[in-house]
Amino acid sequence: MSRLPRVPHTHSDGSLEDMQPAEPVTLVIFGASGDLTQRLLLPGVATLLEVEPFRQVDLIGVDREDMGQEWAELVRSRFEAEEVPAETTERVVAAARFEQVDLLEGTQLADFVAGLPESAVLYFALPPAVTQAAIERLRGVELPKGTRLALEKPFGDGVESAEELNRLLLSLVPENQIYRVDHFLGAAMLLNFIGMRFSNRILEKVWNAEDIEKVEITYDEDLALEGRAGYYDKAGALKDMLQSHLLQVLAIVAMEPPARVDADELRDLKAHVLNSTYLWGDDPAASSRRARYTAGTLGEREIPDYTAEEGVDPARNTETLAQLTLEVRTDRWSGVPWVLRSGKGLGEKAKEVRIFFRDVRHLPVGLEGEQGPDVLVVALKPGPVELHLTMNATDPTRIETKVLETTVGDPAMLPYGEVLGGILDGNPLLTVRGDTAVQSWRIIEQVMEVWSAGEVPMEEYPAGSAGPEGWGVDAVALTGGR
Ligand SMILES: O=C1O[C@H](COP(=O)(O)O)[C@@H](O)[C@H](O)[C@H]1O
Repeated sequence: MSRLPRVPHTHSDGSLEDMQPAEPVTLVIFGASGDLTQRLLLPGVATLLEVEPFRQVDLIGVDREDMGQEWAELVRSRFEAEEVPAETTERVVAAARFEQVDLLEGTQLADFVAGLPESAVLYFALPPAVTQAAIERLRGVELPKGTRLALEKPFGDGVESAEELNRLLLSLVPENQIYRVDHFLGAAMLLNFIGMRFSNRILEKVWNAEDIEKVEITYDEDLALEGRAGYYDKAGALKDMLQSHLLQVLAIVAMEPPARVDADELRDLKAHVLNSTYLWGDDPAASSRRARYTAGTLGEREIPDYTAEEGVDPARNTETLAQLTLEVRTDRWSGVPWVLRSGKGLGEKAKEVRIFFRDVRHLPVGLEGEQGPDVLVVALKPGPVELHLTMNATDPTRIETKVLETTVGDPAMLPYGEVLGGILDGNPLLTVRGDTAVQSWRIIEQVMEVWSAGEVPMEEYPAGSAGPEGWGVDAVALTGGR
């Protein structure tokens, strides 16, 4: 497997930083016993250190319950599962320590933070309400110099709360020490896509409304709730996937050409896209659809009706599948529908960006058969980026559809490892800036309102099926746009 390089910072004079081995960093994980830590964070750290063993990371696990030696054992087991060489594993395990702290009790958090070294990363792997309450307790606490804060989604639950959370965070540390984590920005996804698009004149010249008819960004999962009701039943597909990950993907696909690959440049360009993104026809009801899975079979597994899943409160009326049609109102994109869709419990995984090109203006007389659209498909998944380009060819005058396929890159790290690598280096490139988090809520907020008011029906689909009938861009009422 090839090694994914650390992404250098660009100095203000345009020069790139020297890529020296990283400084030792203390990474504090609040929520050490939690699902996120076990399933995603520690495996991410493990793959980061497997690829970049020169890093020195002191892992401090923090939890309300005493984990004692269990923390070091948990770290060891996750490193072993990722096949990190024993020497690196032993070094990290030897440096790992656990602290029992109740973040919301008295001055425990303040006392703990005061004893940390400079530039420690405080990673809040906690439910949003606990993260918010803990951060409020840091108000007025003198944080060691350079302390960095890493937060999981959801970042707030609407424009107002996201703005409020931004203000709170900025009262503690500057924006470049705040990392809003979105693992879809793992370098392989972000950088390979940007590399492909901007290093090929053949693509960049047709990347606009003149040549592109529609774009679909889909993340259909064959997983169901998988015991995550505590979080998911309050979020639902719209907030869990579209507000965060898929809008970030849209921002990357639609962005203007960057002059350089660095955090400020790319984050400015993503902000430009999201500031220009609106619901199709400014109609929250017509531009959105929602559905929920009923009992069905996923592979070998019998899946109950979503409302009968453990921990689900049917009164919340949570959707497990959401679709939005958006318009990016810029000179490049006006008039092109962007359909974002994500759901759980679906029979087939479809995790991709699908870009449909317009038909040629004139098909030479004498060619026979149906001309299909050229479609570029970029897979959205960890591992090498897969590209498929569907094109028309003829044999000799009969039109046939052909698919060109290739893969790009071979990242050795899990997306969480890539994002964490940036955070440990103090490079915010692969995280979300405060203003774009707010814009992402602005884009969906009216949809949340009409859904709460019951103006959009909750459709149903059996788990394991392809979803409700008639979804997709062709089913969207595309009269309008702006
Ligand atoms: O953040 C989340 O992402 C996952 C999908 O990402 P993957 O990399 O695990 O495929 C999604 O299942 C989960 O509900 C969501 O919270």
